[in-house]
Amino acid sequence: MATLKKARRQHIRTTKNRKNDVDATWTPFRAAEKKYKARYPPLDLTGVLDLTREETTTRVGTSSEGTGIYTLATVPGVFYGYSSTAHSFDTGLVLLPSFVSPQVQHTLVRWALRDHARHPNETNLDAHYVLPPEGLWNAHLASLSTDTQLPLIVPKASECTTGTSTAGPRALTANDAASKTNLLSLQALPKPPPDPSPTVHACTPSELVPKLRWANIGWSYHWGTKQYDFPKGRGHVDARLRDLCRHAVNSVPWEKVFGEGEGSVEGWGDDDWRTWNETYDPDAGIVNFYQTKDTLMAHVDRSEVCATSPLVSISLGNAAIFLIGGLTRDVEPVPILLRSGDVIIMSGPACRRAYHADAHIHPLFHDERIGVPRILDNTLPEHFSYPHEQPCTRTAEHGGDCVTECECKNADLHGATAASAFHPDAAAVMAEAKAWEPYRSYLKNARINVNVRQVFPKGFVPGASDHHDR
Ligand SMILES: O=C(O)CCC(=O)C(=O)O
Ligand SMILES: [Fe+2]
Repeated sequence: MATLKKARRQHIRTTKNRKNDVDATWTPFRAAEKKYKARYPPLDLTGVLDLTREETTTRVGTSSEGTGIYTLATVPGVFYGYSSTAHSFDTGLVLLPSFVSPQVQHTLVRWALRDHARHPNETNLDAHYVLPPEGLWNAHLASLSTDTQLPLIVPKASECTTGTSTAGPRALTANDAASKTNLLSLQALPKPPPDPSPTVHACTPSELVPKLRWANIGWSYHWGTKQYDFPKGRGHVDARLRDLCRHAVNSVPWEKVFGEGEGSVEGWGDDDWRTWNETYDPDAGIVNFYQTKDTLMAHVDRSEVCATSPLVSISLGNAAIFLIGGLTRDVEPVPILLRSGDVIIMSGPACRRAYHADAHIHPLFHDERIGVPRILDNTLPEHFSYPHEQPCTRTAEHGGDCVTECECKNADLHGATAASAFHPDAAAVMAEAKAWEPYRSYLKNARINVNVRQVFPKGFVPGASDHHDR
C-alpha cells in the first residue's frame, strides 16, 4: 500500500501544473509510452498482448480477432525438445514465445554478463571508467569472494575534458537511415569518441555493475552519430548466439508472413525473405542491460544497410512491455508482454523501420501492493532462482555451454548422457548454487535483451569500390 500511496502522491505532484490539454498534443505512440510507464494509476494489463495466455495461442491458423495477429506454426525452439508457437503481425513482426529453454537462458545470462560485457566489446562504461582487464563482472565476482578491499575503478576524465555524456541511458539522436547509396557519406561523418564524464567517481566493481547499460556486438556502433563505425573493424559475434538467431530465423515459415494468403504482408522489391535461410547472417547487435525503472524511448533502428533483414531480439530476466508501432509516431503501438525466453523478430520494410520502445521493464508492475493482477505475480521465472540442474557435461567438446542443436550433433545422446551421468554430490550442488548466486541476485532487478542484427547483405564488403551502385 505504501508503494501505491507514494506513486499516487508523485502522480499528483507531477500533473498538478500540467495544462489540461497537454496530452492532446501527444502522438499515439507518446500517449502509449506515458500510459505504460506511469506508476499511477496502477498498470492495466487488459490491452497488453500476452501470448502465453491460452485464448490467444489456441487460435491456430487464424487471425486473433481485431488484432491482426496470426498463428503461424509450432516451431522447434532451443534447446532440443523445446518448442514455441510462432505468431506474426501483419507488419512483419514475428513472435516466438518461450522459444529459448531455461537452460539456454541461464547460459545466455552468464555469457552476457561474464563473457561478453568486457574488452574488446565496448560497453557504455568504457568511455567513462578505466575498466579492469578481466571485465567488470569478473571483478565484481572476485570482490564477492574476498574480504580484502580490491582496487577501485577510477574515472577516465582528466581535468581538461569537458564531459558531455554520462553513464546513463542511451541518448536519442536523429540519424539518417543507412542505405547502400549513402553509405560512403555516412562513413565520412566524423565519429569522435565520447568525452569521459567529469562527474563520475571512483567506485567498486559492485557499485558499477548496475550502471552497465549496453555491450556492443559485432560491428562497432557510434552513438554520437547513430551510425556504425566500420573503419574500427568488425567485432566478434559469438558463434552460439549466431546459431541461435539463425535457428530462429530458419524456423519461421516466412511464406506465411510475406507470401500470399491470410495475414501475409504485401511483398517488397526482391522479396529477399525467400532466401533468408541462406543469406541471413547477423554481424552486429547490442546486449541491453535494464535495471528496475529503466525504459527505452521510442526509436527506429535505421543504421543497418539491410533494411529488411531479420533483427532477432531475445528477452531474459524480468518481463517488459514492448511497444511496437508503425513508420511514424502517429500509429498507435501494440503493447506486448515479453517474458524471459521469448524471441521476437523484426523483419521486412514495415517492421524494421517501425517505431518501438520498452515502456516498462521491471518487477514493480507485478507487485500486488499496486493492485496489478496476479498474472504478473513474479516476472522473474523460478528457474533463475537456482543454477540449472543439468549442466553440459561435455565440457571439452562444447565448452560447457551448448546452445543449439546445430552445434551439438548428438543432442539426444548428449541429453541422456547429461541426465544419467550427472549425479552431483552435495558439495558440487553447493558450489554451483554459490556460483549462480551473483547472477540470481543481479536478475532480481534486471532484464537483459540480446538484440542481434544484420548490417550488410551477405558477401557485401563496406568500402568495396562498387557498393554505392549495387
Ligand atoms: O529491449 C528491447 O526489447 C528492445 C531493444 C531495442 O529496441 C534496441 O536495442 O534497439
Ligand atoms: Fe530498437
